[in-house]
Amino acid sequence: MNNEFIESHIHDIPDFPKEGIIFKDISPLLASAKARSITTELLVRDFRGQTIDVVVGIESRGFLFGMLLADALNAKFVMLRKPGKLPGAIISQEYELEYGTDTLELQENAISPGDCVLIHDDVLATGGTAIAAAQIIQKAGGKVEGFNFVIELDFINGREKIKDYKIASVLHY
Ligand SMILES: O=P(O)(O)OC[C@H]1O[C@H](OP(=O)(O)OP(=O)(O)O)[C@H](O)[C@@H]1O
Ligand SMILES: Nc1ncnc2[nH]cnc12
Repeated sequence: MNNEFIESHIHDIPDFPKEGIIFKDISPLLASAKARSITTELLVRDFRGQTIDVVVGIESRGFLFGMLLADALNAKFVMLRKPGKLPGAIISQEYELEYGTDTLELQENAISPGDCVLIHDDVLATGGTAIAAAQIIQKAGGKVEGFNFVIELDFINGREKIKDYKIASVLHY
């Protein structure tokens, strides 16, 4: 019931940003207060009761529910950003995307050694972004407690890359 409601707020956009990619557009989900609130509750559900010191959100769509999750779990929120956006000393990690390559960066002092970290993003596709995120958090001394996603593209099997971690996705395609 809830899943159908959320699903109706995600639109398929064919051939974006490249031919052959069916882009899952979460804009309608963001626009609806009710859909945001249900989605946040479903994301929180699997990690409630676990120690989560920090929610890490991946630029840019991982920031959106990432902040709501951090609020709901009473945790710190930290950004993983694309290159050149964060000031000061940074740690970086290159990765491959479903449609290209990119780099993630983290501020050196953003994670304290031993912090229990939940990594959040809107979509799990190839898993390249997710595994890079885990690597960068570990470089900083954080303990990755798991991942959650609004959408998991099962047919790409990105979860294989992060199979050693707890993974919770609201919707599967
Ligand atoms: O599992 P993967 O194959 O690595 O793909 C998933 C990533 O791709 C998208 O980000 P994108 O780089 O398009 O950035 P955006 O959030 O700024 O649109 C999505 O938001 C995830 O971060
Ligand atoms: N098909 C897709 N839709 C939305 N975001 C994505 N990120 C990677 N693949 C994606």
